[in-house]
Amino acid sequence: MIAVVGSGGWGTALAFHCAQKGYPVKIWAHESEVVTEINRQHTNATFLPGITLPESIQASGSLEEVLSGCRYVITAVPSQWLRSVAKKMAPLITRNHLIISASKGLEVQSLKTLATVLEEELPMVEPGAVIALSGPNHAEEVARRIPSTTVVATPILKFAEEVQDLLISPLLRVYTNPDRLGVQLGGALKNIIALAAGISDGLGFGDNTKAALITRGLAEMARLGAAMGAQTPTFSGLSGMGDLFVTASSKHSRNAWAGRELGKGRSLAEILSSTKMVVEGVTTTQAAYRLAREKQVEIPITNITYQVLFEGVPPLEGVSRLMERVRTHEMEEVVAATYTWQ
Ligand SMILES: NC(=O)C1=CN([C@@H]2O[C@H](COP(=O)(O)OP(=O)(O)OC[C@H]3O[C@@H](n4cnc5c(N)ncnc54)[C@H](O)[C@@H]3O)[C@@H](O)[C@H]2O)C=CC1
Ligand SMILES: O=C(CO)COP(=O)(O)O
Repeated sequence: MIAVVGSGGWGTALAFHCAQKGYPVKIWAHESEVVTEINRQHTNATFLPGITLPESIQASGSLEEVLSGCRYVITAVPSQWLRSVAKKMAPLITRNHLIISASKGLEVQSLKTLATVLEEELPMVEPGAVIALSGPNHAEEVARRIPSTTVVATPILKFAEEVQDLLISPLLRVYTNPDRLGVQLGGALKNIIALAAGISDGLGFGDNTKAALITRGLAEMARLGAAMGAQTPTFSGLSGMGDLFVTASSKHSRNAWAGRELGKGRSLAEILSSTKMVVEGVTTTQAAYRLAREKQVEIPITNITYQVLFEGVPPLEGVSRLMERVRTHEMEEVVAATYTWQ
């Protein structure tokens, strides 16, 4: 039995995937109308339109009902609500549970990663039993059974392999990675760069601009990640570059969409109130902006995105500020290895 906590697009797609693998699946929904729709119509039109779900998926608004009798709990609740939901899960969780954290973001108040939030609220689980799941995975495509890859991350190999075995299928190739922090930061920080890429598209700029944002964006994601203790190579992997590429370039991305709308001149408040879906990059921008100041790391694209989102800087002015920054070298490592010898 697998429990999925959160029935937005991603929780629903993961429930679909697990049910296709033949597991009994229960899913918790925040909205009672979503519970009724999944149980009666086998659809979730608000958060995953166009998909018919296997009838074996049972939805409930009761965490007691959903969590009883399962070893695996997949959490897919938006980042800023995760702690409050985890607090309600706590009395129902034991040392035997494995928690698979599928959300992407940072808790803006504490600046903590979501696996840390879960560990704090669910201290009864074994060390390493909160496993991050992250990768280039639009829910719409996983639920359409389009071949995809993802990463499960925990330093405890036996848990990583157990969850890899649980989720792997001919349509979802699952890799393991011990760098849980790096995998989570890739999944969180790429949303900021996807917002910036969307802004660029909304302003009518082209492929050159987007390639620049993706490449320099990855550099600053890795820089902040390294300062926080993540492994730099993780950012070149599926949960880093892979997810950044898919989010910045996909028609499915809510972050890229929100960026495009900003670039076209709509206000952030207007954009966010026009959707029930979560645009995680907005709060992640706030968190990353503060983290980088604390760690004294340069993250220019994130800083400008912050200014556009929260300080009223017009998107076009934001692009000028990026282009007119003080000139610099592309790669400090290469510079250290070469220019110093001349
Ligand atoms: N949609 C996708 O393709 C993917 C999403 N993710 C991540 O999964 C997480 C969940 O996102 P989605 O499933 O896309 O959600 P969504 O954007 O489809 O739906 C929003 C979700 O927020 C829930 N919600 C609203 N108010 C709430 C509250 N007060 N307490 C608890 N939940 C509340 C709604 O019930 C709904 O499930 C996010 O962190 C997202 O970044 C990760 C991979 C893929
Ligand atoms: O994380 C995702 C794809 O891997 C989903 O991105 P969006 O939240 O921008 O839709």
